[in-house]
Amino acid sequence: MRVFHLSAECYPVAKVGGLADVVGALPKYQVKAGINAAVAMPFYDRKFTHEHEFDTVFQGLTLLGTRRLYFEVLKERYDSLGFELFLIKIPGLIDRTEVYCYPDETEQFIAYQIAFLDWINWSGQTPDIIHCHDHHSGLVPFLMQHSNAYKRLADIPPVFTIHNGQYHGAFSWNKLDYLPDIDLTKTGLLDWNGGLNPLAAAVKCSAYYTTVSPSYLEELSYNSNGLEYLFHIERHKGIGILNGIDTEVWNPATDPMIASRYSTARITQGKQKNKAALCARFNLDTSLPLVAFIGRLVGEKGADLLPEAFERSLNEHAGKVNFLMLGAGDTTTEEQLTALSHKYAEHYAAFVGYDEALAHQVYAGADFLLMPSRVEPCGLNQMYSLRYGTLPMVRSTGGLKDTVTDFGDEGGYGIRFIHASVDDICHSVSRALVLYGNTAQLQKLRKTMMALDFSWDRSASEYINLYNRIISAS
Ligand SMILES: Nc1ncnc2c1ncn2[C@@H]1O[C@H](COP(=O)(O)OP(=O)(O)O[C@H]2O[C@H](CO)[C@@H](O)[C@H](O)[C@H]2O)[C@@H](O)[C@H]1O
Repeated sequence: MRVFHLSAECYPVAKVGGLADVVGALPKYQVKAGINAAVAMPFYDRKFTHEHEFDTVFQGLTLLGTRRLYFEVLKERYDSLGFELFLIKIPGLIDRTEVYCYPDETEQFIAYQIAFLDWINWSGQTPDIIHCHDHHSGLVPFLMQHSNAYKRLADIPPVFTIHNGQYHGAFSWNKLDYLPDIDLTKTGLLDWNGGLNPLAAAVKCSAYYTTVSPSYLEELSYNSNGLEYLFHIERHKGIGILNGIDTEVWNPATDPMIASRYSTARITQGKQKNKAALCARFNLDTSLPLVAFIGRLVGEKGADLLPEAFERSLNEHAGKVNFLMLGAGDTTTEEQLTALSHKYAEHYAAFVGYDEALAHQVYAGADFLLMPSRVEPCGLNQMYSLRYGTLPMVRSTGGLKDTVTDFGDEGGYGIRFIHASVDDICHSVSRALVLYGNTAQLQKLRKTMMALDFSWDRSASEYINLYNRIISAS
């Protein structure tokens, strides 16, 4: 079975967040399961592209409205990621360093999708499934079915996975002419709330859509940034498949990015050594419990709650707790979190920016990982933290609810709280500190956490079952 994954991100080629982790791992596990899975993503001018060799497998000319675009499809020569990787390069439009946030982002992602379809169409390929991830490839199902330019591809079933329903990629109808030769009687499929909405279009045009956890599937009907009614009426097409984690990349026993490697057998010494290295770097006292946060500093992650919650906890438990923050995003939150590090230098540190290796070191060295998310479609951080024996403190929502149980409940291993609020965060910090004082219980919980299995094997086969179901129905 030939499957193409379309995504704006893929680890380690280009990563902004969890989308990259999933698209870097799922195809690899699918290949291991006997599926001929490949990734086709935009080209970025990044370390990965400089350090790897590529062959040009296709060159074409296409149109974006009246603008003529030359494009190339590059294939990574040695399939070093464990699957075939194709990069769509459009000089002057898709060949830049950043993944998001350019003023012509709409043009970039539409051109990426058109160039991909042109390539598949003109090169005579007929994949069995085209698996689109988030709105950046959300127009592909519509274009395959309702553009005269891609009639040959009309029977290829699309699968659409929602990693984040808050972002839709919506744009104005005056850009409709970017879409090549479409059936104008079908434009209702593109519409939502007066705009052209790629996320909505993908949901409408796919036989099935998936969400990255079962709980998030339910939540979209009441929290999806304006698409609630759509998800309500299309609920019967939705399937929740919990993400896995790449247990080769995220393995404390082999992780080359951490100070000391460890398995369950030497968890106490292993974590202690990693904590010592981390605390030394940030001038924190190793003997105190270390609560960390890693993530994008946005409202979805509850990041705006952190400055007050950290400050209140630092005062409430003066000299008894350390906090470490790794993240970037909203500038006000960044400034507030940086200001705290001057005021509470002995017990709090912030690294504003993105640092993959440091993230690994924090999962390994912290005692607790805080995730006060308002919205969390799945969340990978809590699964990484469990794998590294670091107790997750999570708001009970979306995938966090599906993966973390409270240690106060029978067989539980994390800390859960109900509200994305400063009060609930501070209360769970207090609970964490009491638990930290009970060394035997913490040790037991760490062993339980590290023994949990969140690997991709199970989820990858759920996707394959879905592909088979779609193919046999089509
Ligand atoms: N400053 C920083 N430095 C280094 N590493 C950093 C970092 N900030 C974040 N990261 C890393 O980025 C990833 C974040 O993944 P998440 O799944 O938690 O969130 P994200 O919201 O990006 O993904 C969306 O898609 C994924 C995948 O489906 C869903 O799990 C999730 O709920 C959804 O919001 C982790 O690998 C984390 O370590």
